[in-house]
Amino acid sequence: MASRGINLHPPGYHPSSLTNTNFDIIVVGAGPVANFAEERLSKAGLKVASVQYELYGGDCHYFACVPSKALLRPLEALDAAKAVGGAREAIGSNDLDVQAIFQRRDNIVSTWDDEPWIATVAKPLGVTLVRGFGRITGVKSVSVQPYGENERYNLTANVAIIIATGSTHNVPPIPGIDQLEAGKEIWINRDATAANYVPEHLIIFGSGAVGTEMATFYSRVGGKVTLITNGSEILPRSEPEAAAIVRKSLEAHGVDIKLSAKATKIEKEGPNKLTVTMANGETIKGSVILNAVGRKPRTFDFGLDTISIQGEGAPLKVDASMAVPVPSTVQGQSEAGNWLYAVGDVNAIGPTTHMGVYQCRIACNAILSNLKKSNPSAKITLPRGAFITESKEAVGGIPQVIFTEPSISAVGHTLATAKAAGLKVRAVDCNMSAAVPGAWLYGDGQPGWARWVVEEGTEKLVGATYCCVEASEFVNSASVAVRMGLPLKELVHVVPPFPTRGEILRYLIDAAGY
Ligand SMILES: Cc1cc2nc3c(=O)[nH]c(=O)nc-3n(C[C@H](O)[C@H](O)[C@H](O)COP(=O)(O)OP(=O)(O)OC[C@H]3O[C@@H](n4cnc5c(N)ncnc54)[C@H](O)[C@@H]3O)c2cc1C
Ligand SMILES: NC(=O)c1ccc[n+]([C@@H]2O[C@H](COP(=O)([O-])OP(=O)(O)OC[C@H]3O[C@@H](n4cnc5c(N)ncnc54)[C@H](O)[C@@H]3O)[C@@H](O)[C@H]2O)c1
Repeated sequence: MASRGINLHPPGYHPSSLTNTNFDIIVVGAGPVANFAEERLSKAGLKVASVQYELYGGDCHYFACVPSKALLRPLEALDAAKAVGGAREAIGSNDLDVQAIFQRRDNIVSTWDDEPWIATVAKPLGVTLVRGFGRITGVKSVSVQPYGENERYNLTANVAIIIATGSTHNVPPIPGIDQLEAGKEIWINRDATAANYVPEHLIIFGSGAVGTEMATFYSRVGGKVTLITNGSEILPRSEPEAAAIVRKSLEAHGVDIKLSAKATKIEKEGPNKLTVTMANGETIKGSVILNAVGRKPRTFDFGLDTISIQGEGAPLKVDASMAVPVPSTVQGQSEAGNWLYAVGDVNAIGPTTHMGVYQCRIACNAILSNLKKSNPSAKITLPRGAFITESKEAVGGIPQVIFTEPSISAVGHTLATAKAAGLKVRAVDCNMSAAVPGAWLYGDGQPGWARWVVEEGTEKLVGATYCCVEASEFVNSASVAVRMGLPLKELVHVVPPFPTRGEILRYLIDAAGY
């Protein structure tokens, strides 16, 4: 991150400054998921240490969810105003001010200074921040190695260790990729979300959430964008009809999308003069490549072998309480029971912030309940919901919003995943723009498509996808229905007010024949 002068390892919070190295809880990694644990467990009365290698707040806060949505929100706001006569005239022909967008994003991430976040989260909670790379060194013990130093400092936990080290980007094995200058010629999510300029021609590998969201932003602020994906459609985990709407919108904004494509070689003719050769012989000349082909958990060089856990670099396997089963051979009788937990991207179960936080709530409940059971006189305050110590598997896919234009929100099964899971289902589709008065009052020419996946026989809702402007606002009610296994005969009695876009529910009920 040198190109923007971002210091990932600011000074302070050095382990040598600790007067006591024994804590009740040690959380390794301090992203949004860990921050939740810090709050819940310290409020319950436990002494918590937070071991963080880079900026306190994690990738989500500085290089992923937060800055990417900060970049995308102005596009949505401008489009919303332009879709409404009266507001449209106030804007005239004015377009996005990209420098102002970058400035707003910089403010939102406190220009990558983590002191404000430390002052908001860690300090008021009394959490001890320890800056450095954490490794497991044995049962209930962690070493911390400050950045750029060799010495390791040992910390011990009385109750539990929570691993929340997140994930990092994959690198596709394309010849020539290692010759590119990191941060200037080859970007990862950190560069794309922290950039303060628009590349002349951005070539994106991968059309998942990162690739499509960044294609949306950079194409709208004056960049030429090519999106290369090995899939037959973009956004392979979404309903293909919704993905196709987003693809057409990207194409309408000038993005050149190569489906079922494979880059076989990258050559450099000079600084930021890159040529990508495709398997079909086509060549694409660009200035920057964004690598967005998925992520892997950060379990490398993590000391898991010290507790006989195999699979360095792989997702950590957890049980329903988010506990990592530690072989009984490594823990003495006195240490029997769960003490190691893994939450968030590091277990790869649902690599999004909200799923990580959900998992963390369960893990904290399990830690607190087990502690109270094993030591009834422990001076802790159990939250009311501490008895909820087991997570429930997502029905089909996890709830997620892809912040493209239009955006896609979804929960549960797609038609394809439901069929692959052996469910007998039918799709109920609705064209929102044509049907729902709330949609045409909201703005002119609003795209909108929705699908419910309904199980035949039980008539339960097992999946829902919405593709429209601000689709994010629709998914939560569908999440409740899918989670609770609500049948359509009950959903008939859920009445969305007129004239809201939320009335899509009523029109889907109609389309389902109810
Ligand atoms: C561009 C982009 C946009 C995204 N947008 C969204 C979105 O809109 N909504 C959403 O829900 N999800 C989004 N995600 C996914 C989301 O960022 C992750 O699911 C989330 O960050 C996971 O949180 P976490 O706390 O598990 O890990 P992280 O946020 O990755 O934090 C983990 C921290 O642990 C630290 N660490 C790692 N190893 C060690 C170690 N050994 N010792 C000490 N510290 C260590 C790292 O420095 C890191 O800061 C996005 C991802 C990307 C890449
Ligand atoms: N709004 C959100 O919730 C949000 C936003 C961004 C990222 N995320 C999360 O971050 C994670 C990473 O996202 P991502 O988009 O990097 O990964 P992803 O796994 O979602 O998508 C990767 C894409 O790369 C393609 N691909 C793989 N190898 C390729 C190759 N060699 N050449 C071309 N294409 C290739 C795949 O077909 C797929 O389209 C995901 O878990 C995602 O859910 C979430």
